[in-house]
Amino acid sequence: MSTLFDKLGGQQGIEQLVDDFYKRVMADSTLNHFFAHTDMDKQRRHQAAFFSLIFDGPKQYTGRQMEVTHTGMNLQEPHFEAIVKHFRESLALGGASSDDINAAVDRVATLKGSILNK
Ligand code: HEM
Repeated sequence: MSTLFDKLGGQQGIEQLVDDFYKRVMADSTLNHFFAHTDMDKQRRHQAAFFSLIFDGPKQYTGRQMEVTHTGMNLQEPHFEAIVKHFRESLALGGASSDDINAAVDRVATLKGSILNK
């Protein structure tokens, strides 16, 4: 059985997904200010490794835990919804099926409690 990581195009697919996703995030004025002091090359690397982890690809993530890295940002539901919208659009652009999009969004949604109100 192929993993969600494989279905989304493996390492290359995930890297393209992350590139497109952060283009959308950085064009969104409700979100981009959070990243004003973030090294975006490192962010893209860490996000690609994190997606690989949560989509059952290689376990290569060396960044911080979700609770820790989002502490002090006071992220709220609308921020999370905006992220999910961009994520869905990037997945669709990459040609993912609606089943795979929903499966990927479900995995991300399990992290909500670890990310919001920290
Ligand atoms: C709710 C909206 C979100 C906002 C505004 C947000 C914002 C940020 C920011 C600004 C950073 C960089 C922190 C720094 O520069 O040190 C970061 C790190 C990170 N975020 Fe988020 N985030 C959100 C949701 C998410 C979600 C849903 C995920 C997972 C799918 C996620 C995964 C990560 C990862 C993997 C890192 C890197 C941690 C590290 O480098 O150690 N974030 N986030």
